[in-house]
Amino acid sequence: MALTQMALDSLDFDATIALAEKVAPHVDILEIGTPCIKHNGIKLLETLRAKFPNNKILVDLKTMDAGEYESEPFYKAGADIAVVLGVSDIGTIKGVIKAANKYGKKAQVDLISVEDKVAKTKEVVAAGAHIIGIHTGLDQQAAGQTPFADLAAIAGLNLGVDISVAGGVKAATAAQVRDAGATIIVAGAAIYGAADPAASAAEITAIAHG
Ligand SMILES: O=C([C@H](O)CO)[C@H](O)[C@H](O)COP(=O)(O)O
Repeated sequence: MALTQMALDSLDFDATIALAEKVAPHVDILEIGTPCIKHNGIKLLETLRAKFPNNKILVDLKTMDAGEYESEPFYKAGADIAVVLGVSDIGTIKGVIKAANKYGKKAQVDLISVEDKVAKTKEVVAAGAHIIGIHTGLDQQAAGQTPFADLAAIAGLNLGVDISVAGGVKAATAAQVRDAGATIIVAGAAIYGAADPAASAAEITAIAHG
């Protein structure tokens, strides 16, 4: 059993709301992707929070510095999860964890471009990170990379922490990701690029929850 997260990666405010309206009933978590949150800002989070009280919301801030200062306003505005980069300083990561704990929310550490992902995972879990994000970014996907080997390495640590997996996951690979130990399955393009995003989201969630 894993939760599903849909990545909203459009830059357009109204198109993002319209897509969220279609998929929200069919996923557990709505993600405001990095380009989207940079383009639209906290107002988009406030709007989604008001419209979708039944979904958790993740803001993919990919914070690199000023962890507590940058993330706290988003937790305060209703984000359930904020993302900090694993390549950032441990002080930055601890700052996001501190802000999350202040609001009873969660901090996710994204391992994108981290060289030693096992060592980083142990370090940030010891620091109190709630979710480890195994993430093959869009540019890395374009170069042919996938998240599967990293998932096996991190799940094999058995640290009892949530593991989120993103990077081109689709219905055909969702069961593999779930069975390999992901507790959160992220899908962006597989849903927003589908002819029927609601049906695609429902299909992936049925597999994740299975
Ligand atoms: O986080 C993402 C990307 O790096 C842009 O910030 C995506 O939202 C994430 O990779 C999920 O999207 P897909 O890979 O298209 O499933």
